Amino acid sequence: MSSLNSTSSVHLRPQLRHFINGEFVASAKTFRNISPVDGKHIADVCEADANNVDAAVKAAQAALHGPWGRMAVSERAAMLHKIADGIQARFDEFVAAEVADTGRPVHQARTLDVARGIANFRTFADLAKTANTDLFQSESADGLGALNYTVRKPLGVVGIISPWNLPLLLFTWKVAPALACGNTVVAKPSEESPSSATLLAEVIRDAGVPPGVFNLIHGFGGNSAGEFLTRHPDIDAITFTGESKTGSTIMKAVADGMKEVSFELGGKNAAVVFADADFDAAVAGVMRSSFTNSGQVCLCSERVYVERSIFDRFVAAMKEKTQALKIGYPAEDNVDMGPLISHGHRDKVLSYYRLAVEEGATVVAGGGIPTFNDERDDGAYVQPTIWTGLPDDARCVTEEIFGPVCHIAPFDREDEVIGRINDSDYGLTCAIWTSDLKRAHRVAPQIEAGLVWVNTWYLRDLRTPFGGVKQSGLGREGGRYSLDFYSEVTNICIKL
Ligand SMILES: NC(=O)c1ccc[n+]([C@@H]2O[C@H](COP(=O)([O-])OP(=O)(O)OC[C@H]3O[C@@H](n4cnc5c(N)ncnc54)[C@H](O)[C@@H]3O)[C@@H](O)[C@H]2O)c1
Ligand SMILES: O=C/C=C/C=C(\O)C(=O)O
Repeated sequence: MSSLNSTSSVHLRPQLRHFINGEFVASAKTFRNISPVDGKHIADVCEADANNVDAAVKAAQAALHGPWGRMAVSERAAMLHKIADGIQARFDEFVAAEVADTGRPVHQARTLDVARGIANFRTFADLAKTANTDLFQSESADGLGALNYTVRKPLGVVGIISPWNLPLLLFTWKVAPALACGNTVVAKPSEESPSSATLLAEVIRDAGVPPGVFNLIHGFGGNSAGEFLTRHPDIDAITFTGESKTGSTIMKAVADGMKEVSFELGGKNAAVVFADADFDAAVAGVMRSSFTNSGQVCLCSERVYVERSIFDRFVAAMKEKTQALKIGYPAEDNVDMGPLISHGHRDKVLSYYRLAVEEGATVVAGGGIPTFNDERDDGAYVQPTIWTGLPDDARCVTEEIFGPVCHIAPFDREDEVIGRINDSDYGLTCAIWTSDLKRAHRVAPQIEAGLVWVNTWYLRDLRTPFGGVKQSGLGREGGRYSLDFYSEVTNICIKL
């Protein structure tokens, strides 16, 4: 088979180990890492037990009181830039790691996943250097006044738990600011995507970050590495990205210890297309927001509302483009979509494909599994799918599916569609397509979501707040919001 068509052409490590106190550590229990492209076994991954997690937390605690804890911000920032340099220097290896675990198109791994891994470290290195604190000149009863100022300090040992859908991007979205603020970390990537985090541990070690500052543990959630981490008494905070129900479980796990949490959770995001929108731009935008990364992005729009006068035309245009999407190997030229992350996740998505028909959907495009007549038939591929005709309260219109699928519904009035968009347990993002500037500024603030895009989707400025409302998250990260979460502040009042 040509290297174009297989991930096996990339040299992959036979065993992925934990990284604890500056050393790679194996554990007796391992699990298999399976390629979603062809179902082949690509590596064995060590599964951390409670002792591994305890060793990692202890190493992180000790490192707080070593050279790292005494390091000036500028020195810490320089170290984060060295990590970014290290990822840059091994760019192709990181691309191969992401592609091996997820089967995503190589061009996406290059332009999004690994590029953002570098950007995350550089952004927070620079932000930490310019982080401001507060100073107030205060009045006092004796008229002599007082000064009130705040100092920022690290939270301490931060537990980081990340998902599989954008492995390096989301892992470093947490690791970078946590380190920039002087914390030490114990980080667990998803069991579905262990490779790039393991490579990052090598880069962090080689950048000269002191042992114990960054610790990596592999494993699952409940009754495995994830739960051992959230329940560890010496963890000072947990930052988590994943499903809303997992967030709720983690919240219970940390409640007794009153740990600080930052949650970036699920979504059932909407796109709304008004008749006055740039039609071609809206179609292209909704294609991106529906099918990027095989729909496995928390920001994807699984609900699409289109003004009635252009509804039939819009559906027809989406159908044509969806049926033209190229589904294939990661390294194929112009490939648009790869597989889902796993056979298990594919079973979940296919269960919704069946449910939609039971709920009365019209299947406009897709609805099944593509046939390749080669090894990819052993992978986790599904067809990109479009539905119409479901009621707003259908499970396929209210529950997060996290696959390459959207339901398109017509609407008649602005106030009507705002109400329908907000009638959701989630509130992560929304994309509004309109050429009417006043409408954009009128509608956007009424949307119950953390992020609203107008005439674009997933355009990111890393200084902005990122997070969701309702079941989509707790808190915000990004820019100074990350500095605020990953620091403690003490207010000091000096009597003049
Ligand atoms: N809001 C965001 O920014 C954002 C970004 C990406 C993904 N997501 C969401 O993540 C989900 C997909 O990712 P996933 O399937 O990996 O989510 P998941 O919740 O199944 O797992 C996420 C991580 O949590 C760990 N975990 C699971 N149960 C745990 C427990 N009881 N204790 C500690 N750790 C536990 C997993 O091992 C994994 O590392 C989707 O719902 C998606 O919307 C949200
Ligand atoms: O799947 C969810 C994507 C999250 C994206 C980010 O957190 C980001 O772009 O910083």
